[in-house]
Amino acid sequence: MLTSPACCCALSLCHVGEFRRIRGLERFCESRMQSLCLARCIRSLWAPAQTNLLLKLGKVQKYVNCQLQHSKTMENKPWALISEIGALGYPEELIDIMMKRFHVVSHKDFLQNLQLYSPKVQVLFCWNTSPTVEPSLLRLLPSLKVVANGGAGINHLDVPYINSLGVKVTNTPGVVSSATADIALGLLLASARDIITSHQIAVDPNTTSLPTSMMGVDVTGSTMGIVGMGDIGYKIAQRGRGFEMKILYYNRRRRNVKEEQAVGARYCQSLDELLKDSDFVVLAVNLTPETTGLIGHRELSLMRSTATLVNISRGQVVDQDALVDALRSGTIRGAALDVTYPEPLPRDHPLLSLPNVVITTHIGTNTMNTCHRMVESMINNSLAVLTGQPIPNEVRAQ
Ligand SMILES: O=C(O)C(=O)CO
Repeated sequence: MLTSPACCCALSLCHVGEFRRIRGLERFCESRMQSLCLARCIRSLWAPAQTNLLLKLGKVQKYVNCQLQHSKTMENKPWALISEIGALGYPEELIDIMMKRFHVVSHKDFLQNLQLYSPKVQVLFCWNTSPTVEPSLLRLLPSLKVVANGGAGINHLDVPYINSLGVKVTNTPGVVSSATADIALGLLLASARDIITSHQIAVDPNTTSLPTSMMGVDVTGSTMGIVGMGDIGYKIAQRGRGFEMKILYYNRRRRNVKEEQAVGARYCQSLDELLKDSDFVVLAVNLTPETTGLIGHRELSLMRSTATLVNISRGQVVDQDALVDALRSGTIRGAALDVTYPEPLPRDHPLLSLPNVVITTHIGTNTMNTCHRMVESMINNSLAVLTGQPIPNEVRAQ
């Protein structure tokens, strides 16, 4: 909570107008998230051009009173730990949504104040980019009730182990499907039409004439084989329809006839059949022991030499060494990957320098709107666990 030294500091910082130093308030706040919120509020109050200091002080005081008042109601909020989400961090706007419903503590603050936070945290927010959900962290969370993952894939979580601690696991499948399906089509188009190479030539200062020899392959009217026909796979099929593509799919469970007809999809009895008949093979499966290494030397050799492999599921679904061989030898035309193993790839990995590969940085869910919905879903799942309500998206150990 905000303490009175923090209030005094806020007032004096406004007085001298050194807003940048507002971050010094961090040490007065229980968590960095709270100080960010305070800093933003003061930034909105502080207009250097207007120097009616008394008015500003009055506003700050009012804000502080309001915070203190608010802090009383905040006492009932549960505590949530936000795991590390990679070097790029998470937009403040999304953290703010969490802060409305939880006391939020960052992983770093948590580790620095273990005695304070350990007994309090009931919720752990994580993403597939979080490497920190390990037994060593879970052991520090005796009150933990739920690990709420952002995203559909939960292969980075040891669900049986987490469940064995009496802790639920949730994910956010529905809200991520459209954005992830969009990226599949984006990658497919980028590879088919050499969009990235063309961009590089366009911006290269040495370019003096436009290339005429660069030929892509047709998307319209081609055949797309979708491996994994869950929510995301189905949305990929819908998008393929827009490009007048023939849709094949292979899945553990066949979709009903109505669903198939709605996207004009034909079920393949075997993966081999799909691989042989597709111009674009799109991987949209969950990573499980059965799908690990699903696409290896043999499978790649079944694909057409004009075909492109698109992967938006998980890097481990593809044997990357086999993929490198297939791309080098011309066994397949190209690959477009939003996921690799590991992420990012080591800088000297051959996939990074092959001309027939397009790679993005696992951006399937990265739109502000999708991430908003993802965070809201994480919150709803967590609150359902804490209040004993039906849990919208619980993941159970298989
Ligand atoms: O939802 C997920 O788990 C994703 O990785 C989307 O890219």
